[in-house]
Amino acid sequence: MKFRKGDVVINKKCPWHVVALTEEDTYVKKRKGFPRYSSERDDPYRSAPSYSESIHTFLEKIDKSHHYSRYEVYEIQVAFSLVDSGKHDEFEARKEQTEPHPLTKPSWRFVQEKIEYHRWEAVISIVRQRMIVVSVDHPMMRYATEVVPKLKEPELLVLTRQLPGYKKRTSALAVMKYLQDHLQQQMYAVIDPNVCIGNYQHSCAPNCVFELSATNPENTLELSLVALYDVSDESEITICQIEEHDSVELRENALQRRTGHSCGCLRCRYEACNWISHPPQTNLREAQQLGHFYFSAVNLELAKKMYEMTLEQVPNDPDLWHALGAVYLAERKFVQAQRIWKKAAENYPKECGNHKEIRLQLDKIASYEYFSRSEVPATETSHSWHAVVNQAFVTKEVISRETCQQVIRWAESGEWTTQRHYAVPTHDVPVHTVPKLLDWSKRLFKTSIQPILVSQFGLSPHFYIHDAFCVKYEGGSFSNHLPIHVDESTHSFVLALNDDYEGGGTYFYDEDTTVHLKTGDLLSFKGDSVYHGGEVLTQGTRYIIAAFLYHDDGNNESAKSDENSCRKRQAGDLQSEFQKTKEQKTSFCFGFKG
Ligand SMILES: O=C(O)CCC(=O)C(=O)O
Ligand SMILES: [Fe+2]
Repeated sequence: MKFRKGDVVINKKCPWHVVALTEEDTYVKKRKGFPRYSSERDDPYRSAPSYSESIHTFLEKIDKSHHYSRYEVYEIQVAFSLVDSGKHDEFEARKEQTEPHPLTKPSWRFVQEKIEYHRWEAVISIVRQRMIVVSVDHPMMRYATEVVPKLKEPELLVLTRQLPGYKKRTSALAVMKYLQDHLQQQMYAVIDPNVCIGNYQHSCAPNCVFELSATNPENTLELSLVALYDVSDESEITICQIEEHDSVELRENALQRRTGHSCGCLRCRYEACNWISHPPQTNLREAQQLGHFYFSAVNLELAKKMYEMTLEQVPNDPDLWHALGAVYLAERKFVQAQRIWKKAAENYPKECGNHKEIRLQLDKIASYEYFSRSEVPATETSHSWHAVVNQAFVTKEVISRETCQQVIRWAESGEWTTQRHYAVPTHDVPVHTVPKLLDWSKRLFKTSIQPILVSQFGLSPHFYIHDAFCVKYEGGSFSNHLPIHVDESTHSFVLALNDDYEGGGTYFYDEDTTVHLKTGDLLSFKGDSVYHGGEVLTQGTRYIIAAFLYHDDGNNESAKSDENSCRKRQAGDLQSEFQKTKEQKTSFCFGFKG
């Protein structure tokens, strides 16, 4: 294997100072399909005129224009020629001497602005072809017009300035927020990595991606090439040189303009005619990768198609079986996902039965006794509950204080792990690994929690526990909070096992509200459509049971009603879980694991 998923293939430090990007931001942008430019007009890869062409056109334009007086045109031309021939002193002197003409009254300020604006346009068009640009409105134009023409071998340029009120958050998100708040202007970032790092083959479903960061002590820009998937010895490194979210036609045009060539990648071939014959053996990896690409772009139908097609050729590939099940789970088809994993293990016990992720799913199925239970689920509850925020409910005193104490003791006897989240190592014990905890949880779920959920969400009693943990937050330690995220579940619950601590609670992002539970209280909410997090614990220890459920009665009613909001979030929301970064890189895991 040439590279493993998540490996940094190349890392390059660029000498340019000041960057308004953090690793998290760029990662989020990449994952969430952040539009790096908003329209064709801003397309960095359109063919831009050369600098002198732009200036020439501009001068011609103003010459013919009725918007400028002769005097202004003359001054602009002089100013350009002085600046262009490097006669900055003369330019400055002329600026000082020139008085507004008594008839036309143009001021130098006006002329200067015109020059800067149009120079900027010209400059940016070159820069766009060669560099990264983060532009923040007018103040940067001056900087760019001064700096860019002096660059001998421009590699990379990032422009920004300290934003008032955002001093502590000089991140791309902060810049964008600033622009939204104050300037109502779109920020764009343009990257031409080929110029920066070398030439890589293009693919519209690439196996590597560029990431930007400026988190080193010097605050200089770092550009890394990161493997999105395992790259085998025979495979080429590929990157996407155009906007990968565009349609096949737009991508083709963009690539033609950029390189003069057509794209022959499997994705383009597939999307051009909506069909490819079964991939020959040599293309299997490409097809598999295309499946992963569609999956991460939340195009679940195409992901499924690609995996199924590839499985016909290599029916014993455990990663493919696991991925196929994961697509069903992403569609909230819990039962079908489990069926896929079970079938894989039954048909290919040697390959799939021992696959780590499939094994884990099978262990949970066995522990929670799914698909073998015949009893009729309870639907009536005597508990009363109230809504705390949109789609979240609190039910008081679902279990007694004594039971909570017992549950903590059982959990403490289990094996605590920090594996659940990669970037934020919470401390937790998987419920299904501690027999007494499991038995108690199953009973409580069947008799109390399921009926509560049925009445709160107005759904049939087909809830399945996908994952459940006893979680321990400790004040002052690394595991004192959980950043904002959505869960891998349709519904989640938090059961409070104690309340003798300070801080803590479940934070709901949309309402900016923290819900504090008393010992034995239950909080339930829509897991994958409500942004939430664990508030920072300032003192003591907080124990909860956190469980991640799927509602699946075969009709996928809950899935249908929420599908759009859920997908939209997955595809385009910038505020999403930044801690996913490492998780996504290191395992084949498609959601925030609870
Ligand atoms: O700490 C909390 O209340 C929230 C826990 C949570 O969201 C999770 O474990 O996924
Ligand atoms: Fe959560």
